[in-house]
Amino acid sequence: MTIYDSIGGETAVATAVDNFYDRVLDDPELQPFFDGIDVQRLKRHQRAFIGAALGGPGGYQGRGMRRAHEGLGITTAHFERVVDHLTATLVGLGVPDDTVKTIGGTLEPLRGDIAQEA
Ligand code: HEM
Repeated sequence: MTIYDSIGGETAVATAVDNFYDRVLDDPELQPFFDGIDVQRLKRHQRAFIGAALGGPGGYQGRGMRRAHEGLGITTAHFERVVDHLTATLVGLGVPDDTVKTIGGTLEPLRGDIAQEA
């Protein structure tokens, strides 16, 4: 069984992405990055990306992580905050700790593509 199936498939991923953006947009350190961004569109991409990363069907057709984030001025501290919000979201939804750790491990290698060192 994939992680995607074990956490509850499409419905669980959609709920997680909604909760995750609520947290990110409530965080004063992160909110400015999303000024003027179409959050509905971003959620759609994020559902596809997270779904594919967890072994779900469909695949992700968006830009690569480096292309999508370059020039935004994201530091490793911002990256950590975003991953922390995602972790808190998954824990809050009752995803088991070892699964949360596995998901965190899947995202960690993206750090170098998403964050630019200050
Ligand atoms: C695990 C970390 C992250 C993942 C998996 C992720 C994933 C994504 C995805 C899939 C997109 C859509 C790409 C597209 O439209 O083709 C996106 C866009 C975006 N992300 Fe991230 N992201 C992460 C971290 C961050 C961080 C740390 C920030 C800022 C603090 C951020 C800010 C943004 C913004 C502003 C966009 C929209 C860019 C635009 O439409 O021009 N992301 N991200």
